[in-house]
Amino acid sequence: MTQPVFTATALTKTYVTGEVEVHALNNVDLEIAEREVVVLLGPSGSGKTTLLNIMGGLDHPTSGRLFFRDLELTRLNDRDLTNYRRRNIGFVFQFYNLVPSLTAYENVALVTEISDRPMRPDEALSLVGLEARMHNFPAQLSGGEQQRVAIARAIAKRPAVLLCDEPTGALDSKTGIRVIEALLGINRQLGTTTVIITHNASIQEVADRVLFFADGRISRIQANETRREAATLSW
Ligand SMILES: Nc1ncnc2c1ncn2[C@@H]1O[C@H](COP(=O)(O)OP(=O)(O)OP(=O)(O)O)[C@@H](O)[C@H]1O
Repeated sequence: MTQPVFTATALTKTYVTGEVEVHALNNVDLEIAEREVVVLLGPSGSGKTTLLNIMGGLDHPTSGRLFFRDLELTRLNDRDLTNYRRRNIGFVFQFYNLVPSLTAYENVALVTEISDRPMRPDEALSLVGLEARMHNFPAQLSGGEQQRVAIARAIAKRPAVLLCDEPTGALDSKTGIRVIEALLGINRQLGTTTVIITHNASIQEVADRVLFFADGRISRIQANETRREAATLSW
């Protein structure tokens, strides 16, 4: 078996506010394989975003260990964690955070200008099916198209991992499905390991594995024998 992309052991994050302790993550053990598509499902407050943020180097756990390949993230200082994140991680959030005064092409170019071996902005936009719209401004694009620009921006630096927090949360079913199709297409073509947080249980069928969260723990892991094509989903 190849080395996992992420290996977490007893990963714990505790928030203390006054006298109240919240165990956002409680002793989580987990491996995520190269090229895997993993969906995180679970009620609000169950720890999904906390795990995603720690994997993305945006936050530190309280205890436990986390490796990215053979790099131990839990030993890195903030500067090294920032370098790790810049080099290896693409983020997609619910809200697209595009710069309104820049075209789709220019929004993606912002990232490619500061990366080591980026793809061209038009290449990244064609991977999400938006080559014909690259000179449009965000306001001229639908919500789903704006999210696909955000995905193109996230993958243009060829990250090993794409971390997506509610990427379809603001979208209707049809445009949400196009966004999931774009994520799966990138996983197929570039081999990008992809982690998707969602509240939408229909999306679990496109994953290799589904991690169910409850109270800061992974309560169940479901391995899907086959990944369903995004185009056949509906919700
Ligand atoms: N900065 C913080 N300070 C205190 N508590 C926090 C902080 N961030 C998160 N929490 C708490 O940690 C727990 C886990 O939160 P997290 O955001 O990881 O859940 P989630 O599963 O992603 O929820 P959602 O689906 O609503 O985004 C929650 O109880 C939350 O209130």
